Amino acid sequence: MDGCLRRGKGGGGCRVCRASPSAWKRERVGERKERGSGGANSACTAGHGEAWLSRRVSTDPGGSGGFRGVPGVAELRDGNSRCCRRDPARSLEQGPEGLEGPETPIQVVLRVRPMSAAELRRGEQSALHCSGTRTLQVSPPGGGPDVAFRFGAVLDGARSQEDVFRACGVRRLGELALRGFSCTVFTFGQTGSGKTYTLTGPPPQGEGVPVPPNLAGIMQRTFAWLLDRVQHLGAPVTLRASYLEIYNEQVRDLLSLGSARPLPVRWNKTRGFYVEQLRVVEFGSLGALMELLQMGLSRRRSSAHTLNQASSRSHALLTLYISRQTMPPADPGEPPVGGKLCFVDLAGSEKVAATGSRGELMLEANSINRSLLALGHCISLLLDPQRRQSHIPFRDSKLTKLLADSLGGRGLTLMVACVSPSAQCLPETLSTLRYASRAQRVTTRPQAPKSPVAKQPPRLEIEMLQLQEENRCLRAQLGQIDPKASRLSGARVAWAQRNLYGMLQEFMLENERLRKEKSQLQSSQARARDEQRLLAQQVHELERRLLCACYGPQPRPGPAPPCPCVMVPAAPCPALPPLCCCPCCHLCPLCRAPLAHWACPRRDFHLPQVGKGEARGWG
Ligand SMILES: Nc1ncnc2c1ncn2[C@@H]1O[C@H](COP(=O)(O)OP(=O)(O)OP(=O)(O)O)[C@@H](O)[C@H]1O
Repeated sequence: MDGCLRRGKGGGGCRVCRASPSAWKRERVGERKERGSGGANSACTAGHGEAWLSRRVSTDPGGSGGFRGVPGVAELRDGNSRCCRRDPARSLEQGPEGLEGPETPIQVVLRVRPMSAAELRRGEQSALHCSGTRTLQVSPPGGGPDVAFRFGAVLDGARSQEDVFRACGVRRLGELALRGFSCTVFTFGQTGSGKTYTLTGPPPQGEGVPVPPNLAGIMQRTFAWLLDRVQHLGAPVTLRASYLEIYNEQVRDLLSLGSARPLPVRWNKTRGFYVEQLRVVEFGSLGALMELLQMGLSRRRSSAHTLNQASSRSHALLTLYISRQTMPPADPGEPPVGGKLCFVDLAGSEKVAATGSRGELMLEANSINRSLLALGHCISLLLDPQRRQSHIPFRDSKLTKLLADSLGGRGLTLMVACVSPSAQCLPETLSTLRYASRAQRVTTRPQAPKSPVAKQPPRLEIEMLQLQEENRCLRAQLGQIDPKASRLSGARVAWAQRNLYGMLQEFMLENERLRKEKSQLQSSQARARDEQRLLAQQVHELERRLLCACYGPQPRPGPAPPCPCVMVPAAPCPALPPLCCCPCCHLCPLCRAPLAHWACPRRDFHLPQVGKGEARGWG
């Protein structure tokens, strides 16, 4: 149960989650029953933000509230806020189609690194005390009241990398990514506070020297878990990765084959913000993915300054794209489920005076601070329900553009805030803690991509199947005529398979074109047949007239010449024009045999007469 001090004035609901006072009351009664003690502060049950406490008051008696699993440090409970009425992970059990995108807060884990050797040498004191597993107490060095902050988990300097990995619940995020969700893990904090250490372990001790397994960070541990999980899924999964950095407000590809040049960030309706021409590499093994990580880490900009010998000078984003074919596929043409798992190592905020940065280092620091300010501004605005509906200035920096979906969109986000325990760093530490407190009140609406097939009305589905079948036949016919055309359409199909909507559109266009072509062919064929028929009639008529003119009725002296009516091939009766009614037209001009057997429309009627009459003497 969290202590929320964000009650609206005049006894209204919680300003963040709008829980009513009666809801608080009910919860507090439940809380008291559960804990067997008087609750601390008025609680809205949502865990909203820091609590300012007197030295005597602690809000977290047991320290086991939101965790389970590891003794002392347990895994982050999914959807531990009342803002999230439906746990997305639970909803996922029903399949991604059932999701409506419940409001889910950004999860925040706080990690306090141990005192560094330099801090200890300088005799600096710690100003931070972990109270239980979710509360951090800050004791200002000059006295004054303690300040307490509550987060999803608080991990002190004694916690191992494995403890951090478990407490962050990254495996859960991995599961969600496998089911099509877009998940982000990002580290945040002052320079030298341990962000890179938390994500990727300590810097390598030399070229090609791997990080010892016990010091491997969240990223390596997630990679190992994911590759193992994928092997046991029993469904085909395609894994790809991209790795970029934002250095001095320019996006650079850390996996580019040549030298990294600035890449543009674009926006479209379906993808939101994305980096154009970013190299996305397919990988099939843990080794291959680790190589990609090492490649990116070695190319990322870092420099030494007073507070950190290997300070990252850029924000780095490594994204894993997971395409999983559901088994069995609901539809033969069903596209794979596409989830994302993104790791963001933000550059640390720094006071130039404290780090002693000059020249290029100072320019870098200014750029880093500006983008972090833009990020903080967006987070603050996202907390305001009215502003949230209207305009959030994500376009203010490349960082906010690329984190837009993780912060205010359809993704699930985990923030690991890192701080130094030293009292010398207290102003920056307090700023990080407030920043993180605000962030955990930001909510997103996680949503897995829905299969386009399932969303279509059945009539359209049937139509699409019919079109597919028709198209297949037409393409086969066309392929027989023009092999070039069939190759072309093969390439088109490869493109279309990536997207069902695209495919449908493609099919319809091609179908329309083929149908037009077919009907054009049919009508020109019909025209040719008509012409042919007309010509045949004319020829026949001319022949008949010619015969009449040449061989008018004559007496038969001697043996008769071969009769033309025998030599002229008989045309099919219905094709001939009606005979004229003059008597010569009914008889062969030479032998006077009736012409009905080859020219009369009522041929059958006349045939018996032909057989019986003069026709006998033709030969
Ligand atoms: N939990 C830890 N245990 C031991 N050493 C740590 C821990 N966290 C950080 N360090 C050490 O502290 C130093 C600074 O850490 P790191 O480089 O990760 O800080 P950072 O926040 O990423 O800084 P920057 O923003 O400047 O890149 C490193 O030498 C690192 O090995």
